[in-house]
Amino acid sequence: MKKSLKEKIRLWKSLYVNAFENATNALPRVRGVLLAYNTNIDAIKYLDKEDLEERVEKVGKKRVFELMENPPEKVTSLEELFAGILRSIKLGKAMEWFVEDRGVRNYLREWGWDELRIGGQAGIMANLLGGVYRIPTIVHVPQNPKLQAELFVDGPIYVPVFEEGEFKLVHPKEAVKENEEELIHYIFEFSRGFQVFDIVAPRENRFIANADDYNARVYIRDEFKEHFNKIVKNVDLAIISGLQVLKEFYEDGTTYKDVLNEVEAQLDVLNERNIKSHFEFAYTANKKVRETLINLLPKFTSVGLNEVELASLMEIIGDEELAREVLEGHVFSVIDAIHLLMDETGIQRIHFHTYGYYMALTQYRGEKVRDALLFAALAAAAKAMYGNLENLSQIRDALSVPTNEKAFFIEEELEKEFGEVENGVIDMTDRQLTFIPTKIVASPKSTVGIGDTISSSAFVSEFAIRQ
Ligand SMILES: Nc1ncnc2c1ncn2[C@@H]1O[C@H](COP(=O)(O)OP(=O)(O)O)[C@@H](O)[C@H]1O
Ligand SMILES: [Mg+2]
Repeated sequence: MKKSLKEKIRLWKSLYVNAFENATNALPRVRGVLLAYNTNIDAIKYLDKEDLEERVEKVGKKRVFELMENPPEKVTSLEELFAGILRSIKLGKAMEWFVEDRGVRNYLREWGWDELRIGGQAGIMANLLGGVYRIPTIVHVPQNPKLQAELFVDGPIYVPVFEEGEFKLVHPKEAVKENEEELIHYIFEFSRGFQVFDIVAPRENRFIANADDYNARVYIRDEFKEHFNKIVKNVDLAIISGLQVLKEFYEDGTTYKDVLNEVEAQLDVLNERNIKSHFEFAYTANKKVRETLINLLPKFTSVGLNEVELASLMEIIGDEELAREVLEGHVFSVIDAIHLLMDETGIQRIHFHTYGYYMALTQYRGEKVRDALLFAALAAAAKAMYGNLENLSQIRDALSVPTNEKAFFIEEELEKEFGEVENGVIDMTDRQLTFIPTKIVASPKSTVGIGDTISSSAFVSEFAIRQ
């Protein structure tokens, strides 16, 4: 019998409460998680109209406006830096350009920031898993300067150190390397309606000036190459991210394949040791790299992605039409796409997240898959609400954020198509499809790192919950 809206709200509310209990009780069972590879410094600046206009005038408004219309997509001069910022504002679009020029880097360093935060998917997840969930976490830091080390919160967060042949795990703050580089991503945030000259932002977003040579090439520290076996000895789980930046060729003659061979060797070590691994996708511009990443998925246990990323994979293993439908948000196309991705790769778990709902397709069954997704949705809502997560009670607070009612209609469509949907769980004989409506925060404090929060929370809690 069809449930009323009120009944649905009540049902999901109780499922959410239960999931929070189950997940938080289970998290202490995880012995350790490895996070690799990208960690950097995010320097956030909230743009100020007067300051920005003055700086643009100073470098030459005319040239900046010309470049704004003919975007160079990278920064080799101050004119290009400001062209990027203004273009992002004008389109209300998130953009990221690499800063090649030393002089511009110095200028950015002097211009400064309002806030520093740990950045990079591995870095962000370390502060969440180690700092908030209190799970022992080993994180890869391409460089470990003081400015970055201090952005890791206190807690069981470790980097491996090898001294005189001895292996130790210490907090990044205890392993600072004074001579290593500060890998800074300058994030210029603007709100909807932000005005500079005659340009008005149609929506809030950010422009990123990336001054980080290491993560751009997925630099892997020597310790991580030479002693990987020792490093992973105490972990049950691993989350890999940061491969999206790979390019086909580098100026020194190396290619993305050199990096991916190294990653593959590490995945082999993880698999030998039965360590479950998750790959967090991010939009990968280069099609060859994207294709090679798909070929690497069979070595992972799990993958996390959003609608843009899933569509970009369908351009390769599906077709243009399916890719377009996924982008347009057709739920049955999303389901077809994740089935296809599982057929092609054999991967055991696919976690799809989009605004308003998540779905997981798994080659195993259990309500823990749903509970993990629900816990992840609470973490995401808390992250949106507070910007920065410090403790579990903030995640508990997210229980009072309303559940997205629009997703109830999607759930009804699934019921029509598949028959029984048992509290979000659909038995597909050889696979389980799990669907949950998420919690949406109406005016988020920040949207940076929500995707990483979702995927890592779900992956880690699912494997922690026993059934
Ligand atoms: N206001 C919000 N409240 C709750 N969840 C949100 C909100 N805005 C975005 N999200 C979630 O964050 C996810 C962003 O993940 P993703 O697209 O992978 O971006 P990123 O990895 O850059 O954080 C969306 O799929 C959506 O589920
Ligand atoms: Mg993401």
